[in-house]
Amino acid sequence: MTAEHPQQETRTFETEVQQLLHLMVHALYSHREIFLRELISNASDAIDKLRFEGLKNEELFEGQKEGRIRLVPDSEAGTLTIIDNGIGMDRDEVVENLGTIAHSGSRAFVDRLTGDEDQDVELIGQFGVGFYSAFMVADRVEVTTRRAGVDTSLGVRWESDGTGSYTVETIERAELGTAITLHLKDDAREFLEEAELRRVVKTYSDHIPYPVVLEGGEGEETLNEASALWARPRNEISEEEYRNFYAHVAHGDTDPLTWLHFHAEGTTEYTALLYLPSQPPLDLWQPEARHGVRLYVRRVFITDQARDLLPTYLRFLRGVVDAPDLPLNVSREMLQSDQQVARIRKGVVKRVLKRLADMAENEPDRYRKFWDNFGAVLKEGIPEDSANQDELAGLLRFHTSKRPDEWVSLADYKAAMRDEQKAIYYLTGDDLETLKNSPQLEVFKKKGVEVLLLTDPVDEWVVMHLSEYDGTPLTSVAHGDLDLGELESEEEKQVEEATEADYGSLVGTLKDRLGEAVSDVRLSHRLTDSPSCIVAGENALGEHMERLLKAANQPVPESQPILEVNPDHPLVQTMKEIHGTDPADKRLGEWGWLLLDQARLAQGAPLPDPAATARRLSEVMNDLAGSGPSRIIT
Ligand SMILES: Nc1ncnc2c1ncn2[C@@H]1O[C@H](COP(=O)(O)OP(=O)(O)OP(=O)(O)O)[C@@H](O)[C@H]1O
Repeated sequence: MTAEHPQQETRTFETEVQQLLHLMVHALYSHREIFLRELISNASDAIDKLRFEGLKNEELFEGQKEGRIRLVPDSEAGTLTIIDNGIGMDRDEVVENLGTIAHSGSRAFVDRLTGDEDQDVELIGQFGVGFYSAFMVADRVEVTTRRAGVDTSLGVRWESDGTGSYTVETIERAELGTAITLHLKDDAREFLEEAELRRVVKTYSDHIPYPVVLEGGEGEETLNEASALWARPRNEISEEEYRNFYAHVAHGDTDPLTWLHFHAEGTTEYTALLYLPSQPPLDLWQPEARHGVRLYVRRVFITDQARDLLPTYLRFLRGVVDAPDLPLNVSREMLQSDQQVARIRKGVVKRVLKRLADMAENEPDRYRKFWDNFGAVLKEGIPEDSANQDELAGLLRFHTSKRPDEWVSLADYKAAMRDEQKAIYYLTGDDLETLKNSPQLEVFKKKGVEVLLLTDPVDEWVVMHLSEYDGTPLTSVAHGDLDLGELESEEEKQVEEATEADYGSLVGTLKDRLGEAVSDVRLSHRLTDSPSCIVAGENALGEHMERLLKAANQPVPESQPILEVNPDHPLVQTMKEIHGTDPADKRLGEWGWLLLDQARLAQGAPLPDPAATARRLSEVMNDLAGSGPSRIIT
């Protein structure tokens, strides 16, 4: 006992834990039994950790090498105790783990809470929130624990009724590991019954690699299969067993979308059981997201932080890789540079991509579900993993101008291309609605050419790295001088040249008036209905990409857009007439600015000087109202 750690102290739960506990107490009856899955899962993880630490320091086992989880119901006391001989916790760990929400996953869970009890309770069922689920069935929970290897005088006792606070004290404890005693609520006494415990363990924890032993009236009984599921032959594993194992590795109740279970031999031997989730994990977009694939060496858990085992664009996978050839004492740091890990990664990536390709071809509905949830993550593979670019490109799906509600593959796009079309056209932006109505699409609509509409931020990086697909270049419709090649007839080209000459001096004047705000002004070949649009230079990043970089606090090179004006639009034609009469007419400059600003607005870009735009607009309206010098626009 130290001054820092008084013998017994009462502490309050972190606010988020209180929210969570409140929900637990009100959780739906049908979900309650998952508390046992969660506590057994924690016990199993604790034994995994001790086995790993014990590899380097045998003494930690304190003579009990076999992992074991015991269930002790006591009908008289109305308690159920779950006991493990795992790593245990010291006092600081107890406070950290059982008083706060330490994990990004659980924190993201709390962030998702809506305040609507029914919906929130659904979330618990889907995601599982660990230790605190004990309060679904217990009105008081006691934890006694001792970290393996520390003195028996440094055991810890924690207790709470799950309302606002808990007590923690240092105690003498002979056994290592953790015992969790649940004082069951009156309406949860079925969890004292052996038959019920047998059923729940069989349903949810059969695959746990350590025996779950019931200590009941008739002595001891092992309730589960207690073998590592992934190490068994595929044809001996039932679908239900696969699904239940998923609940263990993914900490949740939902079914997986599908799974792959395979054994690889050759230079590197390994077994992998990998699941594709049917729902995105809550922390999918958090940089510190928990890694979902656990690495084992000959069934000994090594780490769930082997970030080099899988590329980040497959971070949604859940499951296990068991690599018997890795040294058992491999340190987590060593994994980074290990050649075998690199080979396993390569093999796993190939298999997963192949599986996705098969799914896309043979089970399009399932693939669509996958893409809805994880497409934006998988796309990160294009910039990240050039070695697998072709396979990844085949898996991409996009909305398009002709099929905005569908997911279209690049192969489908190519199959629907017009004969004269020599490029895959795309447009990037913030959202589908803005893109669908973008002026840049006008000429493509007129000519019946489909354009990919890219709305995920990562798409900018995808098109930067994917310059072609199956021999056809990808071309932005908002960059450079649009060359429609054979999509344009000779006649159209001649008309364009004539117009070019006709409008040359107006364009020159506009360029002059807009000065530094634009890098160029030119006549547009992409517009049919709108008077103007902005485009980026051939090699410039583009307005959307610049905005994304700025939002991410990245340095952005200075670049000005090119303003394109539509010679077929009455407004531009009127401007040419005014210019013919008096090239110094003030209105030309003012309207030039408005053409530029409305082009920005049409693509969802911010206005650099909104007050100036507003002033120009009122002037134009004022003119229209008849109080000004002219009423040219009618
Ligand atoms: N039986 C146990 N032995 C040792 N440590 C435990 C035990 N049970 C829980 N813990 C510790 O408490 C932490 C919090 O447990 P909790 O079940 O709330 O979350 P988790 O298991 O880490 O995450 P999740 O349940 O979301 O997967 C665990 O990470 C672990 O460090």
